[in-house]
Formats: sequence, C-alpha cells, structure tokens
Amino acid sequence: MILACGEALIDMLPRESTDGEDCFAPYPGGAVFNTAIGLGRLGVDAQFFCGMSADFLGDILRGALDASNVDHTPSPRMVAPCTVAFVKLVDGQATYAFYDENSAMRTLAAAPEIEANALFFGGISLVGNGCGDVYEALMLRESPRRVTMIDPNIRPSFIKDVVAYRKRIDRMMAAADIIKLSDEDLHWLEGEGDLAELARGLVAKGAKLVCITQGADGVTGYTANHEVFVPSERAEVVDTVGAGDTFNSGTLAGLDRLGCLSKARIANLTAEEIREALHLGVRVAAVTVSRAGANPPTAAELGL
Ligand SMILES: Nc1ncnc2c1ncn2[C@@H]1O[C@H](COP(=O)(O)OP(=O)(O)OP(=O)(O)O)[C@@H](O)[C@H]1O
Ligand SMILES: O=C(O)C(=O)C[C@H](O)[C@H](O)CO
Repeated sequence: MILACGEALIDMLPRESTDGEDCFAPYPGGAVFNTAIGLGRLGVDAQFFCGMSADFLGDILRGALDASNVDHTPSPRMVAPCTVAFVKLVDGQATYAFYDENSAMRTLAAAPEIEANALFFGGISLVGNGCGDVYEALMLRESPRRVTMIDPNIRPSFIKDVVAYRKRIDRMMAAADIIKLSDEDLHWLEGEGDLAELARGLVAKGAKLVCITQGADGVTGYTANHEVFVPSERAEVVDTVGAGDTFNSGTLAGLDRLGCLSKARIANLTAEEIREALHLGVRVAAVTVSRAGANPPTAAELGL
C-alpha cells in the first residue's frame, strides 16, 4: 500500500465561456492529490493524507478520490477553507497563484496510524509550518522502516522563507529512498552545473533512486550502480498540468508491480527494473499532457 501525503486543492483552469468571456473552471488537483489519483487509477492500493475541507469543495476532492479508488480515510475533515490555485497557461505551460492561508490543508496537526509500506511526500504542503511540520516529522519518523519518496515540485513564488524551506527539503531528501526532481527544480536546489553530477551528488547523500525529469525529452534514473535514460513518449500537448505528478504515480506503480517497494529491494534496483518503472512513468505522463488538466490514465486505458 502507498500513502500519498500532501496537498489536495482546486485548480481553477482558464476557459472561455459560451459568451466569449474569460472564466475559470474548477478541477480537483494538487500535486500530491494528482499522484494519489494516478496510483488509484493504475490499480495500486493507495491512500491519501491531507487536511480536507468539510465544505463542498472538499466534497469534490473526496468524490474524485473515491472515483479513482483512493482511500481518503486518513484525511481529517476540517472546518476551514479549501486551498485554491488559479492557473495561467502560456503555450500549455502552467504558472499558479495559490490561495492557501488558514486552509484545511495548512492547519493539519497530526498524522494517522500508518499501514502503508511506502510513503510519498511533496508539493506546496512542504512549504511553511503547520502541515509542513507534520509531513516532515512523519517522513523522518517512518523512513527507517518504510520506503519514502519526495518530489518537492518547487513553486518559487509560493515560498516566503527560502532558507527554512531549503533546509526542510535537504533534510527530507537526505532521508528519502526515492527523489524526483525536474531539471529546473534540481538547479533551484543544487545550483548550476551538470545534471548528472548534481544527481549523483544526491545519490552520494543516501538516496537509492534519483529521477531527473526533462519535460518532453524524458527522464534519467540514477542509483549507486546504474544510470538509465528513458525518453518521453510522443504526445500532442494540450497542457502540462500534472505531468510530473502523473509521472510519479507511474514510476511508483511500476516499482510496486515489480515488488520493489521494500527497503531491501529499493536499495538494489537492477537497470531493467529502473527502466521498467520509469517507462510506466513516462507513459502515463504522456497521456496526461495530451488531456486538459491533471487527468491520469487508468490501467485499462493503457491495456495493463
Ligand atoms: N511535451 C511532453 N510530451 C511528452 N511527455 C511529456 C511532455 N512534457 C512532460 N512530459 C512527461 O512528464 C514528465 C515530467 O515532466 P517535467 O519534467 O516537465 O516535470 P515537472 O516540471 O515536475 O512537471 P509539472 O508540470 O507537473 O510540474 C516528463 O519526464 C515526461 O515523461
Ligand atoms: O500542488 C501544486 O504543487 C500545484 O502546483 C498545483 C497543481 O494542482 C499541480 O501541481 C498540478 O500539477
């Protein structure tokens, strides 16, 4: 079982009304939520942990999790607003304006009992205090015995205390078995330089698998013994909302199908196992970029 820990929110995607007016349409989203949905749709036994609003926006999110077979019982219902992200699309590339103060997600105070063998963390839920503290403490507590993965999915405009944020992400990456970073996020965290050298630096600090994604080009997986490049699948891009989040779900689902989500197996991945897991990641991500918003495919759509 995989527990996805982090934000659920409403993405307000830009649309045009039938009268030709600019407007926004609500879609369930949030980086970690998207990863949970992707896992559920791929048939993985998946749970989701986030403070979720008791209001009707929270109901939209819970309904979407139910529809994709993701168990949200670890997520407390809270009398607080739902986080909202307004999205601006330029050539299919998204930028976000977040409304998150005093939200249900932000005011999360305690972690549930953990049943999962693997935990996934990431996104804006790791910025700042409140839920950020809860998620960090949970990861550091559980990482000695369960497989952990992090994708910080950095949104620089959302980060107020950059020094504190960098320290948190460093601590969490040092504890993580699997790190996923886009090339942009890798440079934001580790500075200029050669991607492979920077990624190898993260492996040297303890990560068992470091995945560096490069948009339409593809992804490279780095371990102590292997470097495996998997090209992206060709896609007619509608927008890239949720590309990285869906990639995470495919890669985790791939590792799960191979039986690699244990501490022993994740530390000894073969090149073929890395290739197979990353290949499922790029396959599902290509489907998401070819559809509006974050809309990962089901196992049936992929013929799995
Ligand atoms: N234009 C594209 N065509 C096909 N696949 C793509 C395209 N863009 C992204 N992908 C797939 O999505 C994966 C993740 O993309 P990217 O490197 O942009 O991550 P990201 O920045 O985390 O994404 P996000 O937009 O969700 O923040 C890539 O490794 C690739 O498999
Ligand atoms: O949750 C985040 O980090 C966001 O940027 C909001 C979006 O719903 C999400 O990333 C879509 O990929």
